[in-house]
Amino acid sequence: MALAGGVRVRARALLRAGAQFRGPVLGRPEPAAGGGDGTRRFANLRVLVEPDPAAGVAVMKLKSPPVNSLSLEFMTEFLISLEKLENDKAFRGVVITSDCPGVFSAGLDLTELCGQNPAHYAEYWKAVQELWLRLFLSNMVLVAAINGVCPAGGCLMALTCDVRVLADNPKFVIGLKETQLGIVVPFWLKDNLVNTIGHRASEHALQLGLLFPPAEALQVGIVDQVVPEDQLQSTALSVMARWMAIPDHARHLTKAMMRKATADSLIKHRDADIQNFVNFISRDSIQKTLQVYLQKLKQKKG
Ligand SMILES: CC/C=C\C/C=C\C/C=C\CCC/C=C/C(=O)SCCNC(=O)CCNC(=O)[C@H](O)C(C)(C)COP(=O)(O)OP(=O)(O)OC[C@H]1O[C@@H](n2cnc3c(N)ncnc32)[C@H](O)[C@@H]1OP(=O)(O)O
Repeated sequence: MALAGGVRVRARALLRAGAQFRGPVLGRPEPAAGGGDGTRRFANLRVLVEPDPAAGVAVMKLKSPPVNSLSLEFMTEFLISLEKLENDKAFRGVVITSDCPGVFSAGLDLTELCGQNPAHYAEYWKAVQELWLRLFLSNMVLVAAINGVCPAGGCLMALTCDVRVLADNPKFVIGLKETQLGIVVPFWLKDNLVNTIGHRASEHALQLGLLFPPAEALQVGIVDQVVPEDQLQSTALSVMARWMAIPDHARHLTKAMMRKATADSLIKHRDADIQNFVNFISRDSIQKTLQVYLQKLKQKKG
């Protein structure tokens, strides 16, 4: 699946601003520091990719401090890195994890949603849809190694993966807390959750805006495994090895068959979904709520 129009334009703009990339120009992997070990580690500003071509696996580390919020730049860079791996036949699986201590992702970047114009909100929401679609429909095996708090849009990313492994730390909660913020999740994210934990559990989780700590997350099925923090990466890689043992063609056709209807319902109503979002987020009352919420987040430290 290729990048959608707006996201592609932004990706090109990012690529044109090549100086921003600390690593090599995308598409031209460089040897890892120290070199000569056959690995092809690459990075843009906000995503670090550690490839292991011999295993057919790459680890993508989200590193957009402080909280890996889903800014337009972050989503664009993430999708560029993902596409690069998808276009390289050496890679069949990706482990997604965080490089920001204690936070997998804080979800939507609230500064993108505050005090901007409708065209910006439309572009932003299109990028969120694109992120979800690209991950949800990826041919590769995706394993989320969740090493931090994972609310809302962070949970959106994790839910697209084939497997979720959560580090056992009571602070590392996961879920869709949107109703607690006075907002409603989009229908496609609701469908993704229903496919994962079932209808009844989703009703409770969504209406109450539940954030599940590890034991409850495992019990409800929003994660597949909970492991000690120091075993997260090794567990994710061994889960991956099990999935990699399945012939790719059969596995990804099966994945597509299982996910097609859910993805299609967004693809068919993409523009209406964007319009809905723009109308909602542009309301004065929502803008006020957002400003108060952001202010509270900032004051937390003081
Ligand atoms: C109120 C929302 C209203 C409207 C949204 C509108 C429409 C959306 C409709 C549907 C979408 C559904 C799908 C997804 C929804 C979302 O993702 S909404 C975002 C929900 N996320 C959150 O509510 C998380 C908020 N953050 C936190 O709870 C905490 O930051 C944390 C637990 C993730 C981490 O805690 P700490 O490590 O203690 O870090 P700090 O709280 O000190 O934060 C550091 C720094 O980062 C800023 N920040 C935190 N989260 C965000 C964010 N989501 N976007 C932008 N910026 C964020 C925070 O303000 C601090 O900034 P500074 O003070 O350092 O400047």
